[in-house]
Amino acid sequence: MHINTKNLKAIQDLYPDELAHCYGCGKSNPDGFQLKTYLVGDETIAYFTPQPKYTALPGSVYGGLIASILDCHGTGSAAAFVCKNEHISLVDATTIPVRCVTALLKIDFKNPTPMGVELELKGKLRSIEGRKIWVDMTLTANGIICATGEILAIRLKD
Ligand SMILES: CCCCCCCC/C=C\CCCCCCCC(=O)SCCNC(=O)CCNC(=O)[C@H](O)C(C)(C)COP(=O)(O)OP(=O)(O)OC[C@H]1O[C@@H](n2cnc3c(N)ncnc32)[C@H](O)[C@@H]1OP(=O)(O)O
Repeated sequence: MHINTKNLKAIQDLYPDELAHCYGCGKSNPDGFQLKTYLVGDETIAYFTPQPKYTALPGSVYGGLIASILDCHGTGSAAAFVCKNEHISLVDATTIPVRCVTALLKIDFKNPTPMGVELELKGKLRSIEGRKIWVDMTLTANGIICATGEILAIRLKD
């Protein structure tokens, strides 16, 4: 079920302008995917509908695109989970004080991902160990898990 994100603030929209050009999720990159991750309770969620040009075999989504959106969902989730862990409220925030980049990304392609439907990405915190944040992810289409992902995001030092 698609949750209503209208009144929620996306993590990526809280990246400062000078760091908002990421191809996958930067709000200031008009040619990018502009993926948006929301923290909802203990998990993160994002929705994305790929354009047909990101086809692998006819009718299915290219795996590189799947990796791209899980990459950005993972780093956004990691930043959100660190804030939650440190009781940093994002409700009225205009920027997020935590920066995370990907050190490791693993994708398991479980089923072909159908083209033409909205994909649902979810993230759950596995652990925070110092600057290392592990997040487990799923990518679901039509109620079927098509890919799972795990990411190790590293919190950058100031
Ligand atoms: C890319 C630069 C961006 C700069 C500005 C970013 C601002 C962010 C703001 C807003 C985000 C918007 C952007 C969203 C991003 C979307 C996602 C991407 O596509 S990110 C691009 C792809 N990723 C990279 O290009 C990382 C390249 N790698 C690095 O820069 C470094 O290797 C880095 C920062 C990841 C770690 O370097 P260390 O010097 O800070 O820290 P060490 O000590 O090496 O690692 C920390 C701990 O992590 C473990 N570790 C590191 N890499 C590991 C790995 N591959 N597997 C397992 N463990 C690993 C290490 O063993 C260490 O563990 P122990 O503390 O000793 O327990």
